[in-house]
Amino acid sequence: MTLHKSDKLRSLERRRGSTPLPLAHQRRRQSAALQQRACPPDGLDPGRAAAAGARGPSGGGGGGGGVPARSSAASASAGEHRSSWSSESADSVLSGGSTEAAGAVYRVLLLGDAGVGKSSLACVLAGSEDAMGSDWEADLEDTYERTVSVDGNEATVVILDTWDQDESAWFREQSLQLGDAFLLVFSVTERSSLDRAAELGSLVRRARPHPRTAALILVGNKSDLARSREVSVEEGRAVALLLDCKFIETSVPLHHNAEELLHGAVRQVRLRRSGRGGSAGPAEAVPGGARDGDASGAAGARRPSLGERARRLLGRFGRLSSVRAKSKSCHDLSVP
Ligand SMILES: Nc1nc2c(ncn2[C@@H]2O[C@H](COP(=O)(O)OP(=O)(O)OP(=O)(O)O)[C@@H](O)[C@H]2O)c(=O)[nH]1
Repeated sequence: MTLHKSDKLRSLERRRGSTPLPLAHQRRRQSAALQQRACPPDGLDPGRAAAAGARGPSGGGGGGGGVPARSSAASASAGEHRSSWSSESADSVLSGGSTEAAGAVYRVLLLGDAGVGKSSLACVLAGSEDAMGSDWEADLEDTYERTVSVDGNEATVVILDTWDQDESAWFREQSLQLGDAFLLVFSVTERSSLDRAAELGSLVRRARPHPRTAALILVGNKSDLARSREVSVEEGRAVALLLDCKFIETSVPLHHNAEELLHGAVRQVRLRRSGRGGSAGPAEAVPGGARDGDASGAAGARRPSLGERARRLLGRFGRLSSVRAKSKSCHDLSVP
């Protein structure tokens, strides 16, 4: 059976390369692409349609992107669809040895509060030398593609800066199904943005309950602004610990850790596709339950945000070596 790929994926086939290539200027176009994938061709199982989309240009790799058919009624089963085809893909990856097919596609979605530097970071991750230069805003796009070599294997990374809190719930839900890796970006100069990143992390965990299907990396941006810093490295680590995810600090003007982040995201997705990463179950993934840290969560008494809990954790256990040792591994984006 011939699978109908979305316009966007067809576009990716034509436009592979190592320079940042704009794929979409308007969110509406993306929304249309998402819609198309949400309505697979007649007779095609939605999970398979998503898997087909996820295999992308090379037909290899899989395991990651693709959007299972989704409506409010379908959303309950979407997680099952996703984990079933994801593990299938992971098997096929394993059957080829420890490496994926050349050019496997990795969709990396940036999430975070307004103004934390998502667009600037996306631009740098896409390979721009001049993010924040005199004319950098004119070059900003919301989707980039870049081909990089990570540990000797080629990876096609699609960087999506499409998150918009004001978009419809449907669009946001689709976006959360789209990513293979999620960068939870906050600004180290704004404490509230850490809380927001933690909330978004919880949102991803709820949308993608099995940690094997989505890699999360907490990103403390603007690390160059030392004098305005409100969030310490330790606080970032503690939140990452609670979210069971990786943590890294970046600076756009200094290009600090940009390549490490991009390569780390690929490695984290590869670990999941090979069945070695994200081993924690859904309940483990967000300590205390998936609703923790979600401001829109349970009615009734307000639960402390993950940021607040991280600060308490630091206060109580900051000096304990086990916590320190665990939080140290948050920094290593090449291990599970
Ligand atoms: N000093 C410093 N400034 C940064 C850094 N990253 C981004 N900025 C600046 O922060 C401001 C906001 O950056 P954006 O990239 O527009 O942030 P955003 O998260 O995409 O914002 P929204 O589009 O509103 O969601 C801009 O003025 C950037 O120049 C950084 O690492 N260091």
